[in-house]
Amino acid sequence: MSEVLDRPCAGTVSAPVLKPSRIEVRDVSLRYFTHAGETQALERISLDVAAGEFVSLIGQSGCGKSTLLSIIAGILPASSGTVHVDGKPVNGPSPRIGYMLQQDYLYEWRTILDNAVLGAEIQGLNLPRARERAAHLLHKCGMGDFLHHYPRQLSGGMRQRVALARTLVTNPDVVLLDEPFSALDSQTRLAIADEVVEVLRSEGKSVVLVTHDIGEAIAMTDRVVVLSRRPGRIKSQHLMRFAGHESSRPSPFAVRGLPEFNRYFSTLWDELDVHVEG
Ligand SMILES: Nc1ncnc2c1ncn2[C@@H]1O[C@H](COP(=O)(O)OP(=O)(O)OP(=O)(O)O)[C@@H](O)[C@H]1O
Repeated sequence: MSEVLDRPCAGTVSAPVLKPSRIEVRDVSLRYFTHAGETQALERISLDVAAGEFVSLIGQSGCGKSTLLSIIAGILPASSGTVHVDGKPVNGPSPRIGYMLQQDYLYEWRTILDNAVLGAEIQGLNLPRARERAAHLLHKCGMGDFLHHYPRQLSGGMRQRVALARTLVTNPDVVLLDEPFSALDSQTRLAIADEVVEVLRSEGKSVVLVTHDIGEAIAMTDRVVVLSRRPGRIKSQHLMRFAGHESSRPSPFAVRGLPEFNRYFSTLWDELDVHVEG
């Protein structure tokens, strides 16, 4: 297994630290073939994510963020290149990898607890133990009072909390989040970001978050990876470091009040090179 060299970048000045790598993406390219022709979505992406590290992927619409996440998830085979998790090749969906999307895909006829346990049920895990873990996760996600409610009785933010518990019920080492909050209003987004980060950090997960929201990337993750326009290549990577918070990371909400937040925001905005048509 290779290692992630946590080297200073984007103006940070810490000494390099070697951390074991959990996700290893090597030279991944992807071409879509449709009746309309060929689309080179990704070109030679290499990326490492350490155990317990939170990484975000940002880039302009259509640059291949979701494509890359689907390849890491084992849902979409790369045209070339490899993905390994904990040294084992990813050749298809795996219980080691949890995947959470913008839509919660809760079953309306199942209770919250029955929804949260679904992944474990599909994988044929020990059901009483899975129900215990699902209930524990739902409590952690602030949904302890709603175990026997139905999805229609919940707000959008509550539904996403249930979706998170369902993603974690099989105890994956890697959690992939594809714009999980984009359907929520901005206040709920801020509140849920704190809770989600706390749950995922306490569970020691390695996380890759796809988002369009630069602030969310800075606030929630340790490293922001910027993809170029299509075909997506890694344009730059930025470690999020906050003076006076070297030993433990402040909550996403607190990060937004720190002086570095605005600095990182303007660096990343420039990197994205967004042109608004006028
Ligand atoms: N199933 C598919 N068949 C053909 N082309 C596809 C398919 N899925 C995505 N693409 C194309 O591949 C490119 C990358 O798409 P992808 O959805 O990964 O980008 P993205 O960065 O996640 O976009 P967004 O930010 O808008 O969600 C786009 O040009 C898209 O049109």
